[in-house]
Amino acid sequence: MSDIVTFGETMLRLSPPDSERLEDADEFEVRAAGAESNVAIAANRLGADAVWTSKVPETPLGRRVVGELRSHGIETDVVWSHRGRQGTYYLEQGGTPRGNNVIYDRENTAVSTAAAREFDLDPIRNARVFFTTGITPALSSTLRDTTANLLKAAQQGGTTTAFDFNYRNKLWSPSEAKETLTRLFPGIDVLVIAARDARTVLGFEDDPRQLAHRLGSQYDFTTVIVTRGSEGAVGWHDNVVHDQPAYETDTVDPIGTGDAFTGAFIARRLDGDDVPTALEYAAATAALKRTIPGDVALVTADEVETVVSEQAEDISR
Ligand SMILES: O=C(O)C(=O)C[C@H](O)[C@H](O)COP(=O)(O)O
Repeated sequence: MSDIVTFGETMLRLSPPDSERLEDADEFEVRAAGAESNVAIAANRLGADAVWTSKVPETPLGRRVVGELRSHGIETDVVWSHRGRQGTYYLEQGGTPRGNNVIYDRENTAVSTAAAREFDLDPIRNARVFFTTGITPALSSTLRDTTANLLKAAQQGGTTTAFDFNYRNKLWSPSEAKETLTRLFPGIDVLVIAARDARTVLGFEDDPRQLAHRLGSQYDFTTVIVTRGSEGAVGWHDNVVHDQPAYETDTVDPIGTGDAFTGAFIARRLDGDDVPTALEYAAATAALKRTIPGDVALVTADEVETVVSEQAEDISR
């Protein structure tokens, strides 16, 4: 039995070094990147046994993704496919005021055809937590059904279900997302949602504390985490709202911050932390992630501990 099983698409992320422009770069860094594998890796770094599940093309690019994820210490449980493409995304990191631009190339991918019947559902039924995100059902109508069916299988097995709302406006409209994702809500125990997404997609204008409380009581979640970027997060659990500020960080690469936060939060809850303590470790892991290039939070539990206990110094010797 694993601590956490995640399901979703992992892409190859292609980004020019430094802040070069995509239209001009003659080199790209290549890294495996996807919300659900990012969460699995962050959780694993904090001590959880993590498995990433997906459908992957039986091609050099598909093998590259799986090999890279395994090299980070998580287990992969994939259906290999002879049809469909490996998704990619291009990332130009421009800084202020240019911003970070993501261009997806994820049409006709192998994962977009993944049906629940292709997977052995026992690992999900037997896991302690099953995790996926709002990106997965945005990818195809098949994946809309699959997401619902996997959440149902988890629930039937008594597995806690955790879900990051993760609205991506380059994949679907707010109204499509609202219709699909709110229909999944009854199958979710722990919801993570950015305050920005709650506003854009659900139309909730409440302040984050009220928002967490309203979502928690309206939809019957056990835990709701509302993330607020540089302003930290709030967590609602047992009818109490907890505030968690963000830790100071020098940002080298912001992509994957939310996933680092969520993976760490889940791992610490599995380890027995109460919600405020798990939020502290989540915020510390998110801060560390921002100092690391790539999507993945290659942190150690000791580093996270040091940030939480505010002993981090510029040079460790
Ligand atoms: O956009 C997608 O479809 C992806 O999966 C790519 C990204 O790797 C994660 O979404 C990062 O998400 P944050 O942790 O919120 O920065």
